[in-house]
Amino acid sequence: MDDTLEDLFAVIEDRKETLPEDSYTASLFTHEKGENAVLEKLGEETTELVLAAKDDDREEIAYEAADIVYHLLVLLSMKEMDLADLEAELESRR
Ligand SMILES: N=c1c2ncn([C@@H]3O[C@H](COP(=O)(O)OP(=O)(O)OP(=O)(O)O)[C@@H](O)[C@H]3O)c2ncn1[C@@H]1O[C@H](COP(=O)(O)O)[C@@H](O)[C@H]1O
Repeated sequence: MDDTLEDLFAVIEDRKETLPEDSYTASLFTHEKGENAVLEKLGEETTELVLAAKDDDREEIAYEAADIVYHLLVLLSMKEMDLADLEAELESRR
């Protein structure tokens, strides 16, 4: 799981750097309202996760959780943060 998150974050950082035209991630970094789009997605997906949990729909829970994690990592990158910031906060709570 660690590797998966690190690999995904590395791809996001690469898209931010290279801005390929066909990349959804790159579009979030280049669009004027990209940050708003990410925040809206996080809100929507959280609601969808809550509904999936209420329905005990494990497949949908995993799907929405993955959407949330992806957009969360994009947000961290937009704020010039990375996984180490998240890990440091989690570690401080142990
Ligand atoms: N993990 C993701 C990922 N999760 C979601 N999305 C995109 O986020 C957008 C919004 O997701 P939603 O599920 O909310 O959209 P939706 O299909 O309309 O669903 P609903 O809102 O209707 O439920 C869609 O265009 C998805 O394709 C993602 N786009 C990219 N990635 C990762 O980022 C990598 C780079 O992708 P590109 O930047 O597109 O090259 C990919 O290889 C993936 O690993």
